[in-house]
Amino acid sequence: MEKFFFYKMSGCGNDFIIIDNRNSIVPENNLSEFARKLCFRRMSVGADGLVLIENTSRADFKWQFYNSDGSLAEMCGNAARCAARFAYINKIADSQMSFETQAGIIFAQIMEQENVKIKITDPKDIKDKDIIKVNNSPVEFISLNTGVPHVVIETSDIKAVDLIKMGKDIRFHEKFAPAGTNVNFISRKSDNIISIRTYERGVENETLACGTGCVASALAAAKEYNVPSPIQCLTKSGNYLTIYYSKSRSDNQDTFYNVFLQGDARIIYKGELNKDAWNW
Ligand SMILES: N[C@@H](CCC[C@H](N)C(=O)O)C(=O)O
Repeated sequence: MEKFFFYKMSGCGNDFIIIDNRNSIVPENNLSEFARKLCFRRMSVGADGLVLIENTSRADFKWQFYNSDGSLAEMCGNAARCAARFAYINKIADSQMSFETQAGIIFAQIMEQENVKIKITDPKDIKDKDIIKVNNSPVEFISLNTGVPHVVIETSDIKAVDLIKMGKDIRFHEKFAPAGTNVNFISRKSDNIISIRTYERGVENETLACGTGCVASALAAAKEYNVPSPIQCLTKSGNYLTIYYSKSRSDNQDTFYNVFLQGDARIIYKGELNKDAWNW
């Protein structure tokens, strides 16, 4: 099959190509290279990631999520909302659905207009504040996994951060090898609003939003300052994501559960892919 349809979607400015591959219409075996070529801006469609929808007996559908560098990632919060809306519009699932990711089963609910609310897998590897040396300066951070690994660093002036340099230095820091990590800088704007900027693993750049990064940052604020649920994250795109959570504490350990991420899942366009889009 030389031509097939795809959707270009955006979750809070994090943009994705979504293909219904349940009938294996993608005519390539090297899906990592296929993803990298399709996501390459100006040479092809261009996106932060590619979602391939597949069949499974464990949920309404399964997905493979590829970052724009072609790496597979266990989860992607913004793409998860987009995949849920794609599945609903294309009658792959009802307005309440579940789908299988490498991080586990995600539950999703289509809300009013283009809003989608997802229940993410329980956060794990939640560590207390730690310090690493970056360019001989101490950087204090909290690390946790919200489907993919994240570090959260608080700063007084988020606009002043050299995000690409600091992001790269921390993303590849030996402390987080070999998987690496996503890097989030946050500033508290009010009691329950945080501003966030993210250097994203696998995009290897700052993105306009990172859903799992907003969840990680909100839970870090909840852990450090007891910020009550729900927490609003103001992303680089200027749009907000809302995080809902429940928290319990035992043996000096915080446990988060019933963690939800809500935000937009916009359809930019439905397109038809020619082989030139990836065969270059
Ligand atoms: N932007 C995503 C995160 C996607 C995965 C990340 N790039 C990684 O490889 O860890 C989100 O919205 O969560």
